[in-house]
Amino acid sequence: MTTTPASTRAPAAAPDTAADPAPAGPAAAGRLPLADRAEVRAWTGAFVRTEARRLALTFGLFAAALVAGLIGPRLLGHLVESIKNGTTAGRVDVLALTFVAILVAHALLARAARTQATLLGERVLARTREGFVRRVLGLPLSEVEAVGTGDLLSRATNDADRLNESIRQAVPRIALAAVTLVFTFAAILLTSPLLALGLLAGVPFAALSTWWYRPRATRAYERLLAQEADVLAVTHESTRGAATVEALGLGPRQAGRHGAAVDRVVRTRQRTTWLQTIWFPSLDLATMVPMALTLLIGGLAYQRGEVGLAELTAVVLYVQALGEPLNDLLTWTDELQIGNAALRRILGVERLPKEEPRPPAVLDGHALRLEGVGFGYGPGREVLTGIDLSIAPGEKLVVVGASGAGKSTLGKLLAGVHHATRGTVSIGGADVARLPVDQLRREVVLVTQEQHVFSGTLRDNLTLAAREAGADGAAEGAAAPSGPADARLWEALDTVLLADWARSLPDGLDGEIGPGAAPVSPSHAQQLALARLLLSDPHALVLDEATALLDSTASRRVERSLAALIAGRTVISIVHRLDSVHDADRIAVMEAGRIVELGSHTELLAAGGAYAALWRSWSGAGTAPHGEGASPAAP
Ligand SMILES: Nc1ncnc2c1ncn2[C@@H]1O[C@H](COP(=O)(O)OP(=O)(O)OP(=O)(O)O)[C@@H](O)[C@H]1O
Repeated sequence: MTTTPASTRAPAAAPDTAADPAPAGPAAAGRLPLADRAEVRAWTGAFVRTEARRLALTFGLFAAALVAGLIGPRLLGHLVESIKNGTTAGRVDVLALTFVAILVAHALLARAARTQATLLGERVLARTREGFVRRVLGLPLSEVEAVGTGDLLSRATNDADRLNESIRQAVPRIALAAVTLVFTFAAILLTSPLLALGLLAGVPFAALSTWWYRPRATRAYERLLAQEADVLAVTHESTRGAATVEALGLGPRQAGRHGAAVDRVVRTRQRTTWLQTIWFPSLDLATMVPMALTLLIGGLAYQRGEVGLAELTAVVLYVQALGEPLNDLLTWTDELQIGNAALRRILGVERLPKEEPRPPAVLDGHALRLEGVGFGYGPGREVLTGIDLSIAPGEKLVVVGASGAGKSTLGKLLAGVHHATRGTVSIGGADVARLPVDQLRREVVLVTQEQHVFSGTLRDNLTLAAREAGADGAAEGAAAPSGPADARLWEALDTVLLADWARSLPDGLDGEIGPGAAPVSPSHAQQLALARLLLSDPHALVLDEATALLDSTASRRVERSLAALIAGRTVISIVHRLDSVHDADRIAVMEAGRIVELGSHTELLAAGGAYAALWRSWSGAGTAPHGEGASPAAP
């Protein structure tokens, strides 16, 4: 009797065990937490309080529609009995017209109720989505890095859609079905208490099978959503890192991981379908048997003269009318379970630590300083140990070392992306961990190989960071299409050698770029990022192999753009190629999480240590000791 909603339909399947092992997909290691039942209840309570008036209106309309719907059978019963007992054509006309009027009223009220329910659902969904995105944007960057984007993306898209479906469809349908059932049962009770008794026979069966089904289905749906997040994570990882996947020949490996993740989803789908193949038929039995019983009792009672034809007709129609709401109630309750699992995932981000508002600090200059710094990505293993380093304003420092030595981690600590687990990293005497993000970004910015082009105009892409950093000239530029601010934007584009490209866009600064609009090559994306930096004007830059993924022509173009950007700023360059390191003021050599040598090119060569060996190997071979890529050490 049940029609399963699209999202729960799946091929019939053999039973799977409830103890399906936790998915070992890419997101499994750093998965976001789930909200518990109390948090879901609190969210629901807040929703009911905030939307009390709309909820009351919606349920009021549903109730009015139902009452109108229930009057119909009563009228029809009267009509049948009147005709049987003999009545005037005039009375039949009046009854028939009233019947039609009631049907129309019922249809209009039901439509209004559904519209209200949909509006309510959309409002809640919009608020939940906004809250989610705001919360995620407010997460410390290290948290986002730790969990990976797959799980986050899946919660913001897949799970939000599931919740949307639940609120928009399941909640009103369940409410409508529940109210219909209560009213219909009350109508049967009022019409004939004897006939109503038969219906109660189904309650124990329904309660028992639901008691068996619910916890199993809840677990399975939670597992399903987490496994779907794993599929998304592998897909996202493969598309974002397409260049690396291709360069390292990781295609078959990624395809294998994707296949394994999809297999886990299919297995869990089979499990949920198997659970449904037990629950639905047992509920069918629990509803059909009492209905048949009621009709049997009705027939016998009519024969014995205990109920009249009007009551019997009305009860037959009422019992028939129970079928659809019962069907809806069961089917959409199952859908609601998925919505509940999705809500637990969406609300789970609330459990992550919040970025507390920090008051701006008064800085004493712009020197960067690391004192006794240690850092580990997880407990038990430090990847940086005992780092003491002072970088004077305007200094050009190059960081070199073998792969895995900790260079990028050091860069992230300097830029305040991660915070030291031991010791302190400070700028102008203020701990970077305590600086508000906008102040921190005016001091130091990390530039990596990956640069994002936002969907929007070239102007938006340029002024974003400037606005965030409070650079008023650029912010004005965002509002006004021309004027001095535009001159600043063009100047920045010119400095990073992008002005010709920008002029080639049909609408110049107002041209749409990014996905779906004018394509932006990786080197242009990198130059655009540099222009953004020029406009936001930080005191220090940490360049982590900013040109490593570009081909040699693009790399040279970006390096020329970089040269203009780094003039007059403190620059920490993390490099693999040593071709321009000798221009740096100092070079830091890292090994196994420590700075083992620090000094100028000449000093370190004279010392004859690790750097001298690296340099000999570099200048002898004329190629990078490992990997490709370069970042200029000095202008
Ligand atoms: N997000 C992370 N989670 C856990 N460990 C990490 C993470 N990032 C880096 N590591 C580990 O920290 C250590 C230092 O890595 P880091 O990337 O800082 O080295 P690196 O010198 O920059 O290497 P490369 O030159 O290859 O980029 C390595 O052992 C690495 O595996």
